[in-house]
Amino acid sequence: MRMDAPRTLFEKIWSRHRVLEREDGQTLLYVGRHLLHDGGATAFDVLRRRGLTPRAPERIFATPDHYVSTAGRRVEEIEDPRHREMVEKLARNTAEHGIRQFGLGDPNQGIVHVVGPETGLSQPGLLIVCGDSHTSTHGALGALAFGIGSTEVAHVLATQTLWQRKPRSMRIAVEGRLGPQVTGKDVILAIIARIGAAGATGHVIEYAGSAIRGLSMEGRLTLCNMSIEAGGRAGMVAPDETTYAYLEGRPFSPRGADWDAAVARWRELPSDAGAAFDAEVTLDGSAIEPMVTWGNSPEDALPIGGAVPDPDAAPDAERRAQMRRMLDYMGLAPGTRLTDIAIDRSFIGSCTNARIEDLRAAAAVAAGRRVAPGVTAWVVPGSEPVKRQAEAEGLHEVFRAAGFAWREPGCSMCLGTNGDIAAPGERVASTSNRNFVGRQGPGARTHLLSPAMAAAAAVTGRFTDVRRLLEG
Ligand SMILES: CC(C)[C@H](C(=O)O)[C@@H](O)C(=O)O
Ligand code: SF4
Repeated sequence: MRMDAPRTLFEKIWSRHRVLEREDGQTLLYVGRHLLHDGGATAFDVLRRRGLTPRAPERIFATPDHYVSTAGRRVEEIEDPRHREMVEKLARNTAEHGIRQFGLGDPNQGIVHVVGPETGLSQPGLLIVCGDSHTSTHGALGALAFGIGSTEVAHVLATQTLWQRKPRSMRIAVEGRLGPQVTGKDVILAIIARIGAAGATGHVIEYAGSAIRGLSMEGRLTLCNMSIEAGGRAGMVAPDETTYAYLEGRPFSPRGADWDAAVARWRELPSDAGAAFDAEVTLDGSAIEPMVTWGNSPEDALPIGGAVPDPDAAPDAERRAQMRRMLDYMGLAPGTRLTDIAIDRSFIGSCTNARIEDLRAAAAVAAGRRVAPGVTAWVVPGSEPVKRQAEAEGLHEVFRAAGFAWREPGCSMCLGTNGDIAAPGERVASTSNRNFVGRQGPGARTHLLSPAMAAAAAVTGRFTDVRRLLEG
């Protein structure tokens, strides 16, 4: 008797949500959860113009994050009227259509990719979309989650479905034990440095291997968050005991008998033994070190012991020219050791690294130390629950005593759409996910790294190996 062909986690979720296929190869998918933020509220105007209303408001959840002030919680505290309008527009449209919004001041407000997992809205086996590239984050819970464009947001609002071409699959295995102070952030930077910023283009990545299974849920969320920075359509980790322990008891998690039934279903999701992937990559986890980026793409990452590379040593003329442009923008000379580069600002925040474990790691470094003279250091919790938890543990006092500013939840300096930006030429040690030209303000120079490394940079005034700092 023929057994069913082994299937990947991705294929199982994809086929469960498939409604029909078109002759050109596109598939219509049913969307389980649609998340909205304040950057995407214009999609409601499209519906209104066409006389449509949201098809399944109970499957849509919203929170303002990109345009909120991190100085206060009242909408009046948003100084720029254009920013305020974005936040108010999301509130108006969600209220009008009966969509649940975790608005400003709501105990669950925060960055959409922090809110989904921590409220239990993001669950294994779901198809989750949001008009935001970092929707890949939610795949850490064993969901298929990806970003969609603004036209697609309107389509999903109106129909709760989405046309998609089926992506290819890629398995990235990280085996072995991670060293001390090596986090999910270092793992994903090492992966992107290895495969390149376009290395996973057209693929859904499944992260696997013993180092990944050993990561906490926070670490997995960081990892999946940056899948898009490797070109991936989505990133996922198979659900396991870590996933169930994280989800149990969260506000939107199933309860009682429903919980048991859900876990039983979720246990069927992991890729079957022998399931085939279109591409496979393996990394040695024990060789990964704390990483820092030096250029304008997340692939330009090196272990903290490294030095700024020399464009002359690059393999081709195009890369040489690109590296020269990046070093010019970043104000760096080839051969400079990363630990000799001084910083102006440290930003601990964003949907990549502003969860409770991230803040604990940064606070452990900040404790009993002082932010270096001339450095401005910020901690921006990813959500209201993260902020409450951190305050209950006294982390805000640790940060404040060390000279860090303790701000209100939002995207903040990750992208600066709310006005939180660095000045031209300022060098920022940032726990966010993109180091593009102008990302944190015109002329601002972004270096990506983990929360512990960002705190180490803040207190020493330069990039520092956090392992040495904590030993010394
Ligand atoms: C504003 C939004 C659409 C954008 C994204 O898609 O990711 C932003 O969140 C970002 O991180 O650049
Ligand atoms: S924190 Fe940054 S990456 Fe995440 S959604 Fe906001 S702007 Fe995008």
